[in-house]
Amino acid sequence: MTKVAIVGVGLMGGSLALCFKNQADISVAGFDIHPAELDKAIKRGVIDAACDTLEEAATDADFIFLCVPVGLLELYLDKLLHMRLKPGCIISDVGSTKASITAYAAAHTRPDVFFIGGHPMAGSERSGVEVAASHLYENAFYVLTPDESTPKEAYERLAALLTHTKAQIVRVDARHHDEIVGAISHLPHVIAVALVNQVARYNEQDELYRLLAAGGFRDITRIASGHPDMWRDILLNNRHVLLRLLRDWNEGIGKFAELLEAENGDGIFQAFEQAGAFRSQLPERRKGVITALYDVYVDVQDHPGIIGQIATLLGNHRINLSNIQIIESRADVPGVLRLSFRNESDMDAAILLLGHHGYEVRL
Ligand SMILES: NC(=O)C1=CN([C@@H]2O[C@H](COP(=O)(O)OP(=O)(O)OC[C@H]3O[C@@H](n4cnc5c(N)ncnc54)[C@H](O)[C@@H]3O)[C@@H](O)[C@H]2O)C=CC1
Ligand SMILES: O=C(O)C(=O)Cc1ccc(O)cc1
Repeated sequence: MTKVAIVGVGLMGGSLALCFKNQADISVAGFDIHPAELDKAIKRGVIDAACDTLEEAATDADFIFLCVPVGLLELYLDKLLHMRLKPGCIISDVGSTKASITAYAAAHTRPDVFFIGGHPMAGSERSGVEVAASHLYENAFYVLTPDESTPKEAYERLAALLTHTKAQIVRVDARHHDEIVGAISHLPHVIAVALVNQVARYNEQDELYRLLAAGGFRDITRIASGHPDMWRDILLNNRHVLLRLLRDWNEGIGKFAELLEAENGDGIFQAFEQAGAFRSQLPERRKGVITALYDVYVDVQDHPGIIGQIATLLGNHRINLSNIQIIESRADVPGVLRLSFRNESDMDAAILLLGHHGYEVRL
């Protein structure tokens, strides 16, 4: 029996646990500072055993996953390295930054235990074990950051266990990871927060800002709703990379202001053309570090009860809806419903089902 310990049974830890728990030869023990989270995890069948102490979860584990906020990773790694652990035990983590924890582990080695950093590049702005899902990592990239001292055997053992997540394992140098993820995840979160707060300031004088910011503005700023504790830790941890990225950002925005001041239409045109060309080369796979929205639009005549009908139809076919919203509904305009799903397979199943029932569904 392979024993897995999950430290921090929230969204990420709970989702990992769900990937392992249904395997007959794996048992999953959880430890969390909040007993209520462990209770929920047991009730939802996310873990096999809830442990009162870190020792109880970790001592006989073959694999230990640290799934706590980034600011606590070193503390927990340190505790583990001073504990009796099973010889050959592999410790990994799911933190969003990799350079500091990997360097810390390299400086505090122990011959019988191996640390290999990890970052499953999939998630959500939501947190907690109640939103954990076994499919969270499916088709996502899962970065591992071994270094030259990591035995090949240990890396392969961890990669083999992680096949249960159905993610695509990618090996990346830890510092290189932080540079890239800084640009494609951390910087966008900072920009989204700054943008929302800017609009919120205007809205203090004029409520129309909030009203008209429905739809697309809401979508492109979804990530501004990330958990403040988690993001404080990530941004502080990767601050050197982010400060450099923000200097580049300021330069780029400054150039845009210059184009506007000079009424340089060609320059603005070129900026859009350049961005469009690069964007069209981005991979179309839907699971990247920022979760894609799986939204479809359904044209409906404006009549009461339509939301209930569609929700019931999907529910009866066990298709999970994450949100349903009327976008436009007036006597003279046909209604448009936006249906949001948490994954591609639910979205595809809904398109088929609704099409079959005569609804016009658009992506
Ligand atoms: N949320 C996301 O989309 C992603 C998060 N990550 C990383 O995963 C880690 C966990 O994030 P989530 O699962 O989203 O957060 P979460 O808030 O859902 O889960 C964190 C869990 O850690 C527990 N915890 C907090 N302090 C603790 C302590 N002192 N000792 C033991 N347990 C403690 C909490 O009770 C909670 O159950 C973070 O390091 C984050 O950077 C990585 C990829 C995606
Ligand atoms: O909500 C989203 O789309 C995210 O960006 C979630 C997320 C948060 C942290 C990560 O390290 C990876 C993914």
